[in-house]
Amino acid sequence: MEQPIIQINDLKKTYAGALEPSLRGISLQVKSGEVYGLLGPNGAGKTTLLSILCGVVAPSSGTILYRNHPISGNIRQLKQEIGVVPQDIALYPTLTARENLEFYGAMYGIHGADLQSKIQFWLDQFELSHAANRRIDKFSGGMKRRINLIASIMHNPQLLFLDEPTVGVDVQSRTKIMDQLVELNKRGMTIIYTSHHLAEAENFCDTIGIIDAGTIIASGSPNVLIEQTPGARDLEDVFLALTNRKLRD
Ligand SMILES: Nc1ncnc2c1ncn2[C@@H]1O[C@H](COP(=O)(O)OP(=O)(O)OP(=O)(O)O)[C@@H](O)[C@H]1O
Repeated sequence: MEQPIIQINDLKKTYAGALEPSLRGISLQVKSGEVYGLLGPNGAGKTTLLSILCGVVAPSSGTILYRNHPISGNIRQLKQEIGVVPQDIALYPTLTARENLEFYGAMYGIHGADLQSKIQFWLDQFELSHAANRRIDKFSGGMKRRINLIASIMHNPQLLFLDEPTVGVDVQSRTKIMDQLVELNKRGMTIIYTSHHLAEAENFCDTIGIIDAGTIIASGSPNVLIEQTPGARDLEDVFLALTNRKLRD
């Protein structure tokens, strides 16, 4: 791990018409090659922060540096260098898996034989080749999540944003997704991800940022966070100690 790939300073966001800010001054940095996990209760601001970082939502104030440069100048190049796996499945239900992947590949400028070989490679990796020509609306939740992920990595991004990539999937699909993400990270892809699955995050992440009510309240490696929290045996204990047990609805 080396230079920061992304640095955020005092990022604030209040949505139009909202009474309360969703982000209240977030500062953090993610190093190149790292897996950074953003954890927090419902409504903490995780999706808002990811959406700002990948250019979908504008911040109210604050700065974001991508490889030490402001992101505003080179949005087109940045879009080629990042991949985004949204929380909601972003696939065309009436198209087949292959047609969806052809669409996303073309969006990233991949065409022809190169595109077909990439699609085949990733379908094999995610054990979905048998379903390539089936419509997405006939897929299980776990299959949809795997295709959703492939759609975002075919262009080999350097930085991958994942918003709850394993929500609602069975253990088999979860394991396949996490194994592939570990492989991608080993090959150099930086990953920023959110999850409510704390055991998964504890295993997967180099660094964790715990966010609550729009503020980062703790950050560090899972082991350091556990050691620093009196009585904590795992990340879930840390999380509950820091964010308390009050329901957020
Ligand atoms: N488009 C929007 N307009 C107004 N308020 C919003 C919008 N999106 C999110 N919010 C509010 O911003 C706050 C943070 O929401 P956000 O979705 O970022 O949280 P989260 O940590 O991702 O939650 P979850 O774990 O439930 O996905 C919440 O109070 C939410 O209601």
